[in-house]
Amino acid sequence: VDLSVSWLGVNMENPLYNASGVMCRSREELDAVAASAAGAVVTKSCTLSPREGNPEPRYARAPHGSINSMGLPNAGYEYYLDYAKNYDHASGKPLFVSVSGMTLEENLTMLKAFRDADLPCLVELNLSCPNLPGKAQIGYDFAASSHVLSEVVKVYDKPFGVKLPPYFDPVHFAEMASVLNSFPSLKYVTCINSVGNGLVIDIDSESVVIKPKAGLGGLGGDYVLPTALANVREFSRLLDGKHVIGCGGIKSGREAFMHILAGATAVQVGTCLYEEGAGCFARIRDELAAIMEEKGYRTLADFRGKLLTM
Ligand SMILES: C=Cc1c(C(=O)O)[nH]c(=O)[nH]c1=O
Repeated sequence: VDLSVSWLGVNMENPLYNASGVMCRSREELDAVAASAAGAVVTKSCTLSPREGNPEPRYARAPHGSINSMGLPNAGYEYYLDYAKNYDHASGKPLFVSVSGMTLEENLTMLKAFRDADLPCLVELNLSCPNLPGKAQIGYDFAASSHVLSEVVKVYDKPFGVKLPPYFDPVHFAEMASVLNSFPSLKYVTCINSVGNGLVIDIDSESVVIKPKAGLGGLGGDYVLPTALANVREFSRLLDGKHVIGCGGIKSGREAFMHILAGATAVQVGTCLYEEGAGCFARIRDELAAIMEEKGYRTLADFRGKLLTM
């Protein structure tokens, strides 16, 4: 079977890579993902200046996944720009850079810097960080999203993508798709970011499990798989000429298969990568290949987007 995928000028030997935020804050972590069986690498969302992030504990395993309120800890955009400048782009593993400025101005400054560096990496503009106290997720404000994207495309003339929060209402899918469809250079969306502001409770300690925001944090893992699949399928259906990258609940070849069946061009692994380590990529890759073998599919295109309805 052939697990390769070519899109937006990048060629991936398999459709798996890390979700932004997991194993991608330092160059050592990024190098570990690049050295693994992952087909690509994406950096931790960056801000103009380095950030410590929220007080710990700010990540916790939960019975069916994870909860996090990291608070956007990162080394600052120049660190990731430097990593991108020194990255071995000939390695065949594309590098994506996630950008998540605290303000629109910050985003524009960072995007101009990445534009001017003229690197082969692709930008994933994060419109969905749920863990900055007091800041709403841009992706839940359609007018704000449209304004941000209008300003972004004025300065960033290369193809780029956005990381979206999960939506839970067909009207919202349609509204956001309408906004996104008005930007031709916006070539892909990554669905989904964590399901924001969940609350995990430990009944033994009768306590929350993370410190920030009185225990509220973004959910990942099994909890979010059906929501992630719905967002992948709806945006695959509603967006014109754009790719959808699936993220949310992938821990084996089965969920990777589901995401691609729902329309995903490639898929990102978050919670499972955090818990298992970079060995998960080879495992999930082999499991996906076995499923394809069993079903008689030779390439991802043989089943991508072909989810049956009743
Ligand atoms: C960029 C901040 C994010 C964070 C974070 O740094 O708290 N966690 C998420 O689950 N998604 C994000 O987008």
